[in-house]
Amino acid sequence: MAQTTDPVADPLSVGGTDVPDPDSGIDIHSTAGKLADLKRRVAEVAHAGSERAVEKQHARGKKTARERLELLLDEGSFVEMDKYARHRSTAFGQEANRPYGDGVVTGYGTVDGRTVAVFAQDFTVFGGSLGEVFGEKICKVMDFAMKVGCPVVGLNDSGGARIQEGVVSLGLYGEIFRRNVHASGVIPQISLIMGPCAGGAVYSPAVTDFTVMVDQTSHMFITGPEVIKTVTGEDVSFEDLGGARAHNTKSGVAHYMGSDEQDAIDYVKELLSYLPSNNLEEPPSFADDSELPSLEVTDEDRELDTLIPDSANQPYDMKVVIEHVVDDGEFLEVQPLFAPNIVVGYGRVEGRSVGVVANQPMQFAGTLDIDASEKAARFVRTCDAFNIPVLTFVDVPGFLPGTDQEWDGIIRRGAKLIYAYAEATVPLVTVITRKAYGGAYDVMGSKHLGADINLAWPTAQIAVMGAQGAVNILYRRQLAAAADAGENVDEARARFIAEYEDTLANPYIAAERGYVDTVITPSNTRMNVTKALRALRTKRETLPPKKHGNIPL
Ligand SMILES: CC(=O)SCCNC(=O)CCNC(=O)[C@H](O)C(C)(C)COP(=O)(O)OP(=O)(O)OC[C@H]1O[C@@H](n2cnc3c(N)ncnc32)[C@H](O)[C@@H]1OP(=O)(O)O
Repeated sequence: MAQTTDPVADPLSVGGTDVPDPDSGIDIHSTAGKLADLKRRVAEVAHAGSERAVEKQHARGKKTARERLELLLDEGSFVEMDKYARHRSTAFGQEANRPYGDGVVTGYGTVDGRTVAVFAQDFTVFGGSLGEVFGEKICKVMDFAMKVGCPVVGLNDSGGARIQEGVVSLGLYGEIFRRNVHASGVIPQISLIMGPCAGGAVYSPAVTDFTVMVDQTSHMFITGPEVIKTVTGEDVSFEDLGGARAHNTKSGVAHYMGSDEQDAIDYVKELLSYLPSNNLEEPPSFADDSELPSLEVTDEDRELDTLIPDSANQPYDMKVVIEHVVDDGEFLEVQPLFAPNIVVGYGRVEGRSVGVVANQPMQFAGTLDIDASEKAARFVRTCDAFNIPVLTFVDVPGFLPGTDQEWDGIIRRGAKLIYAYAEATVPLVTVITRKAYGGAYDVMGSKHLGADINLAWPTAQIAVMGAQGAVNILYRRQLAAAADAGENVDEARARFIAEYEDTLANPYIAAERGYVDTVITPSNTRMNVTKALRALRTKRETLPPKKHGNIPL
């Protein structure tokens, strides 16, 4: 029988050799030899990156592509595709270095038993740079995911377009972008950024549904610090420019900042648990009929009855409301660090996924600005694409005033949220807890935009504006006259405010017209939301046929 040697013994032996070393004792003309040769190649695949590159990767607190896939996928579930693929480039002496896999590990496996397609860029091979074969492998696994209808998770860690392969690399990026766009709304696409992701490479993650970055070790930018320094004179570090914190707090490009790679991967796994495998499926249901949530009002529910402060200007934490409604108070927030004046994320009601959108009175009094509108609009559209009902909690005093907002386009960018709600055909349930003023009332999942069940708490104030502003406009002349007559203006204003609040700042005028279906005590919220979502499970609604809408961008 032919003897085998350890092909991995030499750490510098990268390059996917075609024939076994004559000293290996492998005779490929025999069956045993062919099997041994395969084993040799398998080992070469697993160690495509040099030991030095792997050490460098670890020294930076980064894992290798394969180590990351081990963390992501169920144990033993990974099936690799194209592990023997190698580049065909001969430029710059590349023919001498043709490692198996070409710097990206692709295939499929399972997460919590459900199929997921994956690609993991391997920084230890050509700096994870994308050449022709590398790109072809990603395209192939994306096509596979589209055929079987499973999510794609891309682990990005790359020096970008492989410089030696020139325009061919750029062509492959384009092929990936096109697939990202075609897959959008069909299968969930999630990007993990676990190293550099620069230049055109950023646009694949940008099109995907969720981008998760790792604190300190991941970077995204179109042009790097050096180019910026040359062109604009600005001095900025990699981290400040395109680190996880920058994209989670400032740009809104990222949806979560993992404290480390494990945390980032755990977030992605949790995210997947709320999403269906594709747009023709329902999200996984964890409904356990023996343990359906109690529809009796509990002591915990009753805590909501004292949540709203007497003063309309005093904030409270809307997350408390969310946690009182979703199963076990479990809420997976999306983009928690960006535009915190609106809260979005996933929870479950009776074991079934629900997307939550909620104004947050603790931040900018819960006003809607450009960032909040776009954050919520994208989230609502993601839910709608993937058959996830949207549960909206409203406490919004209006849009944020300011020249910045106006000139940055709050008109067209705020309109996205209207668009998202109005085109959504998934079940829409809205609860107004306090303020629902002006245009923002319409925007936040109102009946008029197509919400199915609209509930209001008795503390709701559904009106064109708050009492203070309204009185200043409506009673301007009376207040001026009172001042001229030397009367106490504050007293007069207080009287007018009380009158306005008693007449208009309540939920009953809206309820009279059916704009809200009913007014409930806060402690009944979980029960009412649960019943609404039960009834809406069979909701059927279609929009007029069209090529596609023209959402303001
Ligand atoms: C469409 C687009 O993607 S445009 C963007 C094109 N890409 C770029 O401009 C980035 C070029 N690369 C870089 O600037 C750096 O490699 C960084 C910042 C990404 C990483 O830097 P470091 O962590 O110091 O890694 P380092 O530069 O040593 O790269 C590791 C290896 O990958 C190689 N590599 C990195 N990027 C590329 C690339 N784009 N093409 C080919 N090889 C690359 C390096 O030559 C190096 O090879 P070696 O180990 O044989 O010396």
